[in-house]
Amino acid sequence: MSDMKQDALDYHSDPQPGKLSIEVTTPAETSRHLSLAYSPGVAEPVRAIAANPEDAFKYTIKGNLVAVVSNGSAILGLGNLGSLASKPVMEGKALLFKRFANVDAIDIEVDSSDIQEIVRTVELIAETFGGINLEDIKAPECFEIERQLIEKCNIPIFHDDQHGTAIVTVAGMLNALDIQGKDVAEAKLVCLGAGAAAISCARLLVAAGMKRENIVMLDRKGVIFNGREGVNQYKAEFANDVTRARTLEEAIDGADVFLGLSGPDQLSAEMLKRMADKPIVFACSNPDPEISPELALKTRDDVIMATGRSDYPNQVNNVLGFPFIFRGALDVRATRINEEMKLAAAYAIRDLAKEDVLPEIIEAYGVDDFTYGKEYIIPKPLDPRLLNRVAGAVARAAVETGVARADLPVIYRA
Ligand SMILES: NC(=O)C1=CN([C@@H]2O[C@H](COP(=O)(O)OP(=O)(O)OC[C@H]3O[C@@H](n4cnc5c(N)ncnc54)[C@H](OP(=O)(O)O)[C@@H]3O)[C@@H](O)[C@H]2O)C=CC1
Ligand SMILES: CC(=O)C(=O)O
Ligand SMILES: [Mg+2]
Repeated sequence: MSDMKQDALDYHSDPQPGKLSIEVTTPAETSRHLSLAYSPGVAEPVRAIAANPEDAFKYTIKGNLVAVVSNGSAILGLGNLGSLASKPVMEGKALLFKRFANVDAIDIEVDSSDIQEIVRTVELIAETFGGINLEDIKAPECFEIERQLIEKCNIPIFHDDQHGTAIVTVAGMLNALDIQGKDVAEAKLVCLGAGAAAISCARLLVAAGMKRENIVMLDRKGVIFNGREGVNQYKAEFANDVTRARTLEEAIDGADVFLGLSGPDQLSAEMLKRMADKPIVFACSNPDPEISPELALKTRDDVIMATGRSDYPNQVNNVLGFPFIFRGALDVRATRINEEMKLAAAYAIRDLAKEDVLPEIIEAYGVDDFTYGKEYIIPKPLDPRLLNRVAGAVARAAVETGVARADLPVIYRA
């Protein structure tokens, strides 16, 4: 087994199985403490919450607690491997929530592929949490699950593979276009994949200025156009009837941008050679991208190359989004995460990449420098400024759009 494979298994089994534990935050050492924490004292917050449900934010962990919910139907780019197999990823998301934004998160694996069963399960437990992060639930079911839950729940319901990915992709894409000297309104994009991540990324790119007719989207059957077999209502949103291309080989000709949200090794060197001058390749499939950075950079020296991985430059991954987005939403007790909050997050991430990088980040990555440019289009997840910038932008947008139930915390006031 390679070092990485064995190291990854060791990491998940030592010093104890998994990556999470639960800690007690109040003293529980004396009889007095126990009387307060449990019977009889616990009756007081119970009565308060029964009289005023908002008090759950004051007397319980609810306001800082997120459920990471999956059925394992689209685990990274590994496919439908079932709910139990998704647990390491969901624990990982919880780790990232805590590490980057001090959000307490717990994974919940739901062993079902039935939309109504999943909706009902989440609906019934939603009040426990301040927010629900849906994760690795495949398209098209994910769209209906999220839609119904948003309608039924009064806390943020956020499918990370859709919106977290879209927010971070827009941030990185705007910078990559800027660096390559391309206009978002003119750029021609080929998107491989037409699932949760791809459709949401395309939607937010359009909201950020890309022209819908400049997007060619493909699934396993090729280019999506009206009248083609197997085009569901979500794919139909990006049906392109202008292009005559039917395959990736044809669609990639002259494209400015390749966005991969599909599976490993789909973009060949030959295809990359046929893209426009100064192309942009976001090969975001995890863990194995649509083209390796080694091959892409060997093939073209004018390419901006990004992946979803931590071990290459330009990590376009929703880790840069969801911890901070939920932090901002929780801090104002938002009832939902709306389009304004998503774009505010994307622009905050985009803008931070243009600032000088902190010396501790340069040191943490063992490099001489990071400067806004082809190898640094987006901030590093370890950048401590992301927390205030992104959470603040989200919280302010929530207040401005009327979905906040609490005042803007002082730390986020400009
Ligand atoms: N970097 C990041 O932050 C993120 C990356 N991703 C990555 O995006 C990918 C998709 O995830 P997600 O959207 O959640 O999954 P979904 O299951 O919702 O969608 C998968 C999509 O990819 C398409 N697809 C798969 N293989 C191919 C192929 N060989 N050629 C063309 N299309 C293909 C499927 O086509 P069809 O519809 O025909 O089945 C489907 O449209 C994964 O690799 C995942 O790791 C996802 C979220 C975040
Ligand atoms: C990063 C992520 O959420 C995914 O690949 O599914
Ligand atoms: Mg995911």
